[in-house]
Amino acid sequence: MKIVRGTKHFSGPLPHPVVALGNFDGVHLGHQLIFRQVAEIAHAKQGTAMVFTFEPHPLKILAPEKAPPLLTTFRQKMELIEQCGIDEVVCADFNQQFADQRPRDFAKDILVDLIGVKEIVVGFDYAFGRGREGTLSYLKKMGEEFGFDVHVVDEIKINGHRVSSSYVRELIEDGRVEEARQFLGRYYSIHGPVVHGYKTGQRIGFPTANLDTSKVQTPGTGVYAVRVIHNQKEYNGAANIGFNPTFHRDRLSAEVHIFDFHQEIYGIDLEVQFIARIRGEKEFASAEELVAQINEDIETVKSILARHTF
Ligand SMILES: Cc1cc2nc3c(=O)[nH]c(=O)nc-3n(C[C@H](O)[C@H](O)[C@H](O)COP(=O)(O)O)c2cc1C
Ligand SMILES: Nc1ncnc2c1ncn2[C@@H]1O[C@H](COP(=O)(O)OP(=O)(O)O)[C@@H](O)[C@H]1O
Repeated sequence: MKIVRGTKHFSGPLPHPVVALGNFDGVHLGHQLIFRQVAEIAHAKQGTAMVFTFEPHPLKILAPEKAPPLLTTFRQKMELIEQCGIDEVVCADFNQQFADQRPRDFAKDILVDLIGVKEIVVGFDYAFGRGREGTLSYLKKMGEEFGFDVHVVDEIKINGHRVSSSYVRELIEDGRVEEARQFLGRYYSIHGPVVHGYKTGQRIGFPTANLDTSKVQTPGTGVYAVRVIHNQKEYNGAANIGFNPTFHRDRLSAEVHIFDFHQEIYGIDLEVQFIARIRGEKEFASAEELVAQINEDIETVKSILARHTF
């Protein structure tokens, strides 16, 4: 899949461009449905399956205090989009000027003149441009004017809930990772390089690889059964998300003790997939009591993962 960052680097014309529009944080089942539809329509016509997206998340620019922690890093988003059969992603720089564009100018300048779009696929609640003025009916009207078709993908519901990035975010914040998996069509995971912690792990007999939590949505505090992917190999592990109250720390950490693993991996990328939450984080009266609990957690995690089919 080709990734073009910045509209000025786009080079066309491409055969029969079919384009999905949106931010697509989390690449949940609703997004996946849109991408699969784009690929199906485009490839039936020897066209190009495309996604037009932007970075950073619009709220980072428009209302930074309201910007949510993201469910996917840019790289992860690109990998997930590629898995749905998309050929090319154009990622615009989202800045104030981009946000101020009138919907008509965006459609004419970027979609029509630059990309030469022939068909657009959007979710049922899509709106774009300044103040979300670019509603679906407006997009369809422009389609008639500029000669492109608009396809609308219906909302999908799981367990009575609309599939949306914000609902998945809520589930993750609550630690409901098994439900989140149903909405994502995959395990929720966080990625990042292993950073230094307080070095207590080795001392108490359970070294834990700490991940940087500043850029991602971490699951709610607690202890989790996880799968860890390191260097294309998969391991089981027990993760703790929290503030380590036993040691009176005030910084959120996401850390994982990887089973049957004995390597120094500072600075190296890990993916941690959350399979199930087993308990909340607690304050223990001593390190010995915490160690006894961690031993129990590891047994619990092992029995959960042994029964789990991956
Ligand atoms: C499976 C597991 C469960 C944990 N549960 C708790 C807990 O309930 N309360 C707590 O204060 N710390 C808990 N911890 C975190 C330890 O306090 C932490 O691993 C230790 O402080 C090492 O931190 P460091 O990597 O910064 O050295 C847990 C760690 C693991 C691996
Ligand atoms: N089984 C393991 N699980 C996690 N990390 C391990 C393991 N074995 C060795 N390590 C290494 O030990 C480091 C964690 O040790 P720890 O004392 O908890 O230090 P820190 O406080 O820096 O996280 C990890 O970052 C990794 O490099």
